[in-house]
Amino acid sequence: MTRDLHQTATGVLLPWAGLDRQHGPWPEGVEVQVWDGLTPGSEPAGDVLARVGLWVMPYAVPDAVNLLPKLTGLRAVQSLSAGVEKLLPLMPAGVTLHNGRGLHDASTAEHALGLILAAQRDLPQWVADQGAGRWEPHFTRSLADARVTIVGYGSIGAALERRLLACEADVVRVARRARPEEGVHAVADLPALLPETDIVVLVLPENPHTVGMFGAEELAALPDGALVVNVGRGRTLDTGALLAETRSGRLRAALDVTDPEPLPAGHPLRHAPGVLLTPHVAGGSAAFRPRAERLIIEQVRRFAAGEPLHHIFPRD
Ligand SMILES: NC(=O)c1ccc[n+]([C@@H]2O[C@H](COP(=O)([O-])OP(=O)(O)OC[C@H]3O[C@@H](n4cnc5c(N)ncnc54)[C@H](O)[C@@H]3O)[C@@H](O)[C@H]2O)c1
Ligand SMILES: O=C(O)[C@H](O)COP(=O)(O)O
Repeated sequence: MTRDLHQTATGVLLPWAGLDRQHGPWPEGVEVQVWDGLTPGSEPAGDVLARVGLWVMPYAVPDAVNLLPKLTGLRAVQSLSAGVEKLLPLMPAGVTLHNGRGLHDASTAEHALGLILAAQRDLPQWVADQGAGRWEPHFTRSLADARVTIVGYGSIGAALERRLLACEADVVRVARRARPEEGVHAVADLPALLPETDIVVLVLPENPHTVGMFGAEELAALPDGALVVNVGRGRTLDTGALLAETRSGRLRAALDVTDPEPLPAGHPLRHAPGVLLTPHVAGGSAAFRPRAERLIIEQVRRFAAGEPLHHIFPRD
């Protein structure tokens, strides 16, 4: 049940100043305060914090959660991250959590496409050759006509699909539940789908059902030479099982997220053959800020009007 304070806490705490100058005045009756979460001692006074009903958390500032106990009138928290598995258990009773669904779609999909193209067209090899002064052309794999199975076909998966189709790939959609009218398969169909898959892209959230979901059995079902991409959460893919498959040279991988994260220096994944790594950067690009600002403006408007906020988490 959500807190019903009859709009007593009408304050809004935002991570950035100046949004009203760019996007027009705030709705009447809303008290807007700013806290970037970065400057020690810069938080508003206790009485001001107690009047905050909606908190838009600073992005990628993990310690910011320490403010929660001071927000005694809180009704809703807006995170600017899509993956909010660490925040969910910290929500006080009656406070709704809203995630940054959609904010990272273009950036993450673009990055996944970049990883796939790099792996299919041997870009790491060409860069190494350039450095070593080699000029040794060979034919590569392609994305065109490859079968790409997106596991966790949601907001980011759909954005990725649009990009893959432009590259003439053949896309297969997999989500938690089948939606036959939309051509979406259920996870239970994976055993039948994986042997026909050239590239599997994991875009799964981390939750009790998805941790370790893609393990030795799923990897073994992929054909020789298949590419495993992960841009969702590292713990959904079994690192040990993946290492066994890449060490043998049977599978390749391109990972933006890993388990553990960050990967310690000397971790075997760092130097595994056929593994391309990026340090959890898929969602972070110039595409993020303007989208986040538009979401904040809309959520504040809804909050002031007493309308439900977008992107409640979990969705069902
Ligand atoms: N690498 C990055 O920088 C980066 C950036 C943004 C998001 N992410 C991660 O990507 C995740 C997905 O984001 P989104 O906005 O597309 O989410 P979304 O909610 O729109 O889609 C998630 C999909 O996963 C599926 N799913 C959920 N539980 C499942 C289960 N048990 N089995 C099978 N499928 C299941 C859902 O059916 C849905 O299709 C986020 O939760 C976040 O962790 C990573
Ligand atoms: O989930 C996300 O939006 C991205 O992974 C970035 O969020 P994070 O900073 O929480 O990892």
